[in-house]
Amino acid sequence: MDGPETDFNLKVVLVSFKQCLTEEGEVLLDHYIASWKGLVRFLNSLGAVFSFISKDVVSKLQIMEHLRKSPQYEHYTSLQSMVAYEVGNKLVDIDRSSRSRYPNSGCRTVLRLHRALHWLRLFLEGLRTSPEDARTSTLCSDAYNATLAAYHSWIIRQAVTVAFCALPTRKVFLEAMNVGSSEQAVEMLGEALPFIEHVYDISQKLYAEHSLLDLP
Ligand SMILES: CCCCCCCC/C=C\CCCCCCCC(=O)N[C@@H](COP(=O)(O)O)[C@H](O)/C=C/CCCCCCCCCCCCC
Repeated sequence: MDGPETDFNLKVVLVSFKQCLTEEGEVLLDHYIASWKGLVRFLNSLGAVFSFISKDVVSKLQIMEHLRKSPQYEHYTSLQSMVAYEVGNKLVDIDRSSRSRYPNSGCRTVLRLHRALHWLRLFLEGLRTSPEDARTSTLCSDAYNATLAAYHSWIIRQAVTVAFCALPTRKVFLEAMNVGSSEQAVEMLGEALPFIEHVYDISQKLYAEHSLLDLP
């Protein structure tokens, strides 16, 4: 894990989720995208074995950036305005039976990231609360099985399982966050996790209210 990719502080990335939220509880998409970009940097620092995962995230972030630069960009300011615009104008493929007309809708794309945020939330909580000798591969796969696995094909689940074996130990992982000792990293996770949880909970409620949690 050498090189310029480690030259940043994960606290900045995790706390950046705080900036996604306005006082009114809107989730700002520019900040949401920026937070994910920070996570991708960290993922890339873990090694090439994770590149198939980061490529998928990057492609989803590119879809969102494209929407933010499109003539309709104003509708993509927040998660709430995006849902209102796309649902209101029938720009989302709601079920598998309908022909796939909007494979790159913002609602569908953010849903994939939102599910991944659920994985991240559980993984970080596991990392924070586990004993020193806990295996990161187990923490990671427990979080994965409780969240993303249900949405992935057999082949992806196998590839992910192999990648988890390449994760560093819990101590190395915590130190790779560049926030000091592993104890300080655990403390930082306790401070930063509520921001991620807040963004996740608001997004989950919004998607549930519009029956968008199962978009194909
Ligand atoms: C202190 C610890 C900090 C940890 C920070 C880790 C950085 C996390 C960065 C990214 C997390 C993974 C995001 C995964 C997004 C997956 C989105 C998805 O579900 N895509 C699938 C469906 O998309 P569509 O086909 O419907 O468009 C796609 O099929 C998946 C492709 C690639 C595999 C995704 C595997 C996800 C594994 C999650 C665990 C990541 C382990 C990272 C290790 C730290």
